[in-house]
Amino acid sequence: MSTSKSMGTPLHVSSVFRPGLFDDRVAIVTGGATGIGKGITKELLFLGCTVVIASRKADRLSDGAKEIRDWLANAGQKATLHVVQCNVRKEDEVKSLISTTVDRFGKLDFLINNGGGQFLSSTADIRLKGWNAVVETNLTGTFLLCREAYNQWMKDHGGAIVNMAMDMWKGYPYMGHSGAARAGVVNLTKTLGVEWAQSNVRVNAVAPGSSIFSPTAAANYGNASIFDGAKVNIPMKRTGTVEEVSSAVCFLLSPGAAFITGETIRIDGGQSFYITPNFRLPDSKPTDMYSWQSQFDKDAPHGSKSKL
Ligand SMILES: CCCCCCCCC/C=C/C(=O)SCCNC(=O)CCNC(=O)[C@H](O)C(C)(C)COP(=O)(O)OP(=O)(O)OC[C@H]1O[C@@H](n2cnc3c(N)ncnc32)[C@H](O)[C@@H]1OP(=O)(O)O
Ligand SMILES: NC(=O)C1=CN([C@@H]2O[C@H](COP(=O)(O)OP(=O)(O)OC[C@H]3O[C@@H](n4cnc5c(N)ncnc54)[C@H](OP(=O)(O)O)[C@@H]3O)[C@@H](O)[C@H]2O)C=CC1
Repeated sequence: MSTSKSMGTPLHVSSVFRPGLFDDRVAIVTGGATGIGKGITKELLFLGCTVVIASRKADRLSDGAKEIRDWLANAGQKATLHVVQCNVRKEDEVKSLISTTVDRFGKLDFLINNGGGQFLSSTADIRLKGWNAVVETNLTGTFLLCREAYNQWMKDHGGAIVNMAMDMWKGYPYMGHSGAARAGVVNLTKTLGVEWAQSNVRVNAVAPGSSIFSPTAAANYGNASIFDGAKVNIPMKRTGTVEEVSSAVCFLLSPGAAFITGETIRIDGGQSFYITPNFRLPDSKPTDMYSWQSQFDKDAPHGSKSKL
């Protein structure tokens, strides 16, 4: 479906899902004012959902909310979009985000733990403060939000949660902190999928490749072309779009995924099945090879080489 403004550039508004799919539903999207989270927020709103976006920076939230409302108005729809400032690393702020949402909208059907990130660094150079900042943002924040959404609402009413992982399946050079945290998220997703199934709460995750461009994501690395650099490692030979992440999230939230829980969907053009993301080792001599002979020669006292 597409609509156009009476004046100016036509705006294409679309979803592969049916209009009204999420009517009367209420969702929280962390990091919902930028990048992937903004894409998810737009699609949820377009499908009739009420959405609360939450992150640290008030200016980002208000700018993002204005853009999203204008975008939806151009599609002829009114957005029920609410903004809450919340740092997912702060337990009291997370508790308050969930209670505010339930108080204001009377329920909480969906939680999308999208907010997060990291900085690039060799693991040897990461200071404890930086390690803790990344693990608290991506793993502990996800835990806190899941726990509060469950205890305050979903335990008694059901719901669906989607967490955010990354392409850390083979380890992630220069992202050791985030790779470890996201691997934790994937494991937590499986555990919660099992523990909360009896409450009719489904918990799944998406794992985008190192490839989803947005101006905010690129700015974090000071290099707008950093995502283009990933193409060589992607069998589909292109970067991904925020819409490609959003449609997977909407599917996981939808009744069509009613029998799916604990799962992580990769959205990476095959990258994770190919080679290690965005990282080439420098040329170096081959490492020492092990054989019984070489080991014996190495361990033997000088002058007593074996003749096996
Ligand atoms: C190979 C090619 C692959 C190419 C890879 C290409 C992309 C791969 C795919 C992934 C893409 C994405 O995730 S895109 C999403 C990008 N968006 C984001 O990352 C946004 C959110 N990120 C952040 O806010 C930050 O990165 C994060 C560290 C998590 C939180 O920052 P805060 O300032 O709030 O944290 P604080 O509590 O103040 O602590 C900050 C400490 O972290 C450390 N720190 C922070 N930035 C640092 C930096 N640039 N370099 C070193 N250290 C840093 C320092 O120790 C800081 O302490 P001091 O020393 O005291 O200052
Ligand atoms: N782009 C990509 O290729 C990939 C992205 N991802 C992950 O997807 C998610 C979205 O990233 P993307 O949209 O690309 O990048 P962005 O930088 O645009 O989004 C990150 C969002 O997270 C929010 N955020 C960061 N820290 C916190 C916090 N402590 N509390 C609350 N909100 C926070 C930010 O808002 P604010 O600054 O206002 O707090 C921002 O809206 C992130 O978790 C990212 O790591 C994973 C794999 C690949």
